This record gives sequence, C-alpha cells and structure tokens, in this order.
Amino acid sequence: MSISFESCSFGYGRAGTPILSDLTYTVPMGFTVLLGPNGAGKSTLLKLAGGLHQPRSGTVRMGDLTSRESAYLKQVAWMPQTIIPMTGLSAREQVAYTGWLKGMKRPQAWDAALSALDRVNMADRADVAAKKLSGGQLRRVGVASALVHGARVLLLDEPTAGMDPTQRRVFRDLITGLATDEVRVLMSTHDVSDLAEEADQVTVLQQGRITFTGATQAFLARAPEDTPAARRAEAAYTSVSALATAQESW
Ligand SMILES: Nc1ncnc2c1ncn2[C@@H]1O[C@H](COP(=O)(O)OP(=O)(O)OP(=O)(O)O)[C@@H](O)[C@H]1O
Repeated sequence: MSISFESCSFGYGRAGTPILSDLTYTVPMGFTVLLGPNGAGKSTLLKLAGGLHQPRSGTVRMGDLTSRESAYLKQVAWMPQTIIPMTGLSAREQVAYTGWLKGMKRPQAWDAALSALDRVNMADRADVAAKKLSGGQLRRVGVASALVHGARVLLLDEPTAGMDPTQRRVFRDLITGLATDEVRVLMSTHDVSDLAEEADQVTVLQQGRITFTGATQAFLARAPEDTPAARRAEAAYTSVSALATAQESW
C-alpha cells in the first residue's frame, strides 16, 4: 500500500505563497530518491506525506485512510533532517519513545527499539546516552526511530546531508536495504550523487511540480548518449531540469 497525493495544494500560513499546487503523485514501490534544487518543496512534500502538515486542498491518503487519521500516522514514518538527542535518554530509550508516541505499548516499544537499532548496526550503542552519540550515529538512531513501529512507508528527509563521500555511501547502502516488498522508502536529497544504482525509482521536484517520476534506468536514459557512466545521473538531472524550465517559459 502506498501514499498518494490527490490534487494537493499547500502553502505555509493561511495566505502564504503556494509551495505545492495541484500535486498528484504516488510514492513508488521500492527505494525512491526524491531530487530537486534547494527550496523546491521536497521537505514540504515529505511532511505532507508524513501527516505533519495537511493540504489546503486535495487529499493525502493511503488506501482508505487520509493523512488526518491516526491510523494513517501509524503506517508512515518521517525522519527529519536533524535528529535532536533527547536529554537524559539512551539511544534505545529515544527510539522506544518514538514507538510509544506511535501507539506501541511500552514493553513492545522497548523490544522493537533494540531490533531497530540492530538493523542500523547500533545495537552495541543501545545504552549510550543519545547526547553522547556522533552525528552519524544520531542519524542511525533517526533511522531506527523510523523503523521501530513497522511503518509501510519511510520518509527520509536528506539523511545523507553533510556527510563525507565514504559515510554517505555506507549510509545510503543501509537505507537502500530498508525497502522491501512491503516497505517503500522515499528519500530526499539535492545531491545527485545520492542516486546510487540501487535506487529503484527517481522523482524530481522543481518549484513544487513533479517534473519526472519513473524507474532509475528511464531517468538515466535522459542523459545524452555519449555521457560517461560516472556523470550520467548529473547529466540526466540537468536534462530533466532544462526541459521543465523550457516548458515553463512557454
Ligand atoms: N515553516 C515554513 N514557513 C514558511 N515557509 C517555509 C517553511 N518551510 C519551508 N518554507 C518555504 O517553502 C519552500 C520549500 O521549502 P522546502 O524546505 O520544502 O524545500 P526543499 O526542497 O526541501 O529545500 P532544501 O533542499 O533546501 O531542504 C521554500 O521557499 C521555503 O522557504
């Protein structure tokens, strides 16, 4: 089951400029990379999908449930750009707390927190104070918090931002492995190098409009034929962006 946007419009504040206008989009199967320039609306889209904001018009839904319903919120997990360590809590307690907020019973959340930390290779740090974790470790705690309640759609807002290339690759591999037949992962980034070959799908958002969504191979095919393999993702992105800009100015 996936999240669908049906003719959604959204702006911040009552009369704020529309950030998303009449957006219709379904989060694809597998692992999807959401690309777009700064300010395109990627975080906004993820927050709407996560039920943190509600559309001014239109509906965000998963099957029969709309994003206004608590049953919907239990099916999705949103990971913010910045993970704030909770004072006085261990890594395990912080993850369990998120599970509890999502409606899990305490013992269930406690057990699930350890399993989730294990999936992100942090089981050995479960009892360390969250405040004492490194930036990369905190991101792992963020991913564990997204996994703890068994959501069907994981919404990750720039989880690799600010990482060096090696860290970025390790972290991206970890995230890629989270997508299964039952679990979809939508990960935003404005760094095209995040488009690893393992990504199943690519969605491009520009100025609040989806200008491309489809299989990674179809996206890469937008690059000029003679583009070297190492530059294909970037060239494809440039080509999609240029086409959208040209259509806009018509
Ligand atoms: N809380 C807010 N109040 C008012 N405007 C906001 C708020 N959050 C975001 N915006 C505006 O909404 C637009 C889209 O922002 P958003 O953060 O969704 O883009 P983004 O694609 O995620 O950008 P980035 O890659 O820089 O994180 C921007 O113009 C931004 O200034």
